[in-house]
Amino acid sequence: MKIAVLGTGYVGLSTGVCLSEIGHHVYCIDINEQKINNLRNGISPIYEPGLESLLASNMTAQRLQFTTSLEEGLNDAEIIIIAVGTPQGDDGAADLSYLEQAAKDISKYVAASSIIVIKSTVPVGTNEYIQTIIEAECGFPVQMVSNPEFLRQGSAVQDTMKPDRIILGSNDKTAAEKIREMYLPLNAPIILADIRSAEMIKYASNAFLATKISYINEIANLCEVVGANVEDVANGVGKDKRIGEAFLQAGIGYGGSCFPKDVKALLHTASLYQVDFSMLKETIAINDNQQKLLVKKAVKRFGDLQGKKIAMLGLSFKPETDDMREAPSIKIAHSLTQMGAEVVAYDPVAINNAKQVLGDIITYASSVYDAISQADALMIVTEWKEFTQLDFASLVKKMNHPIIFDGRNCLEEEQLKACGNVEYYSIGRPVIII
Ligand SMILES: NC(=O)c1ccc[n+]([C@@H]2O[C@H](COP(=O)([O-])OP(=O)(O)OC[C@H]3O[C@@H](n4cnc5c(N)ncnc54)[C@H](O)[C@@H]3O)[C@@H](O)[C@H]2O)c1
Ligand SMILES: O=c1ccn([C@@H]2O[C@H](COP(=O)(O)OP(=O)(O)O[C@H]3O[C@H](CO)[C@@H](O)[C@H](O)[C@H]3O)[C@@H](O)[C@H]2O)c(=O)[nH]1
Repeated sequence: MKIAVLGTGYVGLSTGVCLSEIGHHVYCIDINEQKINNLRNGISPIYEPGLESLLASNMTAQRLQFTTSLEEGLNDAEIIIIAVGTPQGDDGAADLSYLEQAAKDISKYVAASSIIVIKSTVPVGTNEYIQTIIEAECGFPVQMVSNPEFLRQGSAVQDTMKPDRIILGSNDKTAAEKIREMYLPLNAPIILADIRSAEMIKYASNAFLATKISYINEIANLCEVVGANVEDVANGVGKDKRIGEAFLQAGIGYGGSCFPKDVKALLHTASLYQVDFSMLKETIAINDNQQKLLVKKAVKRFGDLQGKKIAMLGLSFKPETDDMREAPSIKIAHSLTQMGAEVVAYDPVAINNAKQVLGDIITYASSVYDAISQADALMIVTEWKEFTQLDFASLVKKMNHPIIFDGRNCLEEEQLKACGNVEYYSIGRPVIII
């Protein structure tokens, strides 16, 4: 099939590349010329494992092309997938301005036979609203399918190639059937729904997962005061198949481009309809509190952070991504520096993006060893695998004080015992002082 994808961000690019991998002819379109120029040279604008090699092989096979021209990209397109950003607006609602612009842009080139798919995360009613914009501009009826995306950053290719489910929402059976055909090579479960239910499935999923994280984090805080260990608790709780083991990792809270904004957008939708979804307010409040925990623990330990050198390991909101959107590291870095601490941070891939957000309020190290040298404390903010595999016994010897604050509970007792002399504070687990 001939497919056009609007937006070459985390979702649009992963979608475009994977659809070409399963044999479709894909044109990826973006308004950002630099991104498109890089992509034409086989350079991915984002760090996403496995993406660049699929990009290269599908470009070579001439199934994947990039352009900034809608005329070129939409020419003959049977399916137009919109994957532009829907960031958080000032009032918590999803900002639909990119989507509205994209709708107006494509109206000039859309054919009566093409199917328009909204993959961006959008509040209930948005597909119908966008349809009215397009139809008003192009002057004929168009077919819409809501197809929310569930990929996770850091495993976008794997999640796109092997999704748990594909949701297709449409009031037009023929259009939904065509999109089902597009996805058939993935051999994934496909759920057909009406267009509003499909939109709601996305928010209900993200809000549930965010709430599961806040729930285990609140349990972790209780574990700390009653002397239990949240890792053992989560393990025991998660073995119940009705609950499940995933998303019970306690820590310094959720970040990223999705959970924070999507929980707020769902809350905003509820308030528009006078529904008091108070549980989501707690999900947010617990998460805000969780992001402050490492700094609170450091203040409790040191009393005063003025002049303390803190080595920060990890800047991105989660491992295997360079994305800094709503990363807990941002609030932590601001709090520490406002209290007079010197922060030296290391991240395997997110330093360039972090510089755009944090500027020179912190220093960026080129290795873990540079960051940790002469540090008064170490804070683990993102659980990159390479951090968990470090030789902590020799690392702590380079520090002024062998004190570790682990915001992701990623170190094991055995690793700490090997250090000989260490103080270890984590989330919802007993303090270890050796
Ligand atoms: N990031 C994720 O993991 C993820 C997962 C599932 C769903 N989503 C949702 O998917 C959507 C996209 O998210 P993202 O993280 O990929 O965004 P992003 O910010 O990484 O990328 C958006 C891209 O759209 C481009 N764009 C903006 N207006 C355009 C236009 N008129 N025409 C063509 N291109 C245009 C931008 O230049 C940018 O490259 C959002 O609604 C998001 O909530 C994101
Ligand atoms: O047990 C857990 C799991 C995750 N997190 C944190 O939660 C955030 C989000 O993690 P994750 O869900 O793995 O990454 P995202 O790429 O943000 O993916 C989420 O958001 C996407 C955008 O909507 C959805 O498509 C995905 O299904 C959904 O998992 C990160 O800060 C994680 O550190 C925890 O604290 N504990």
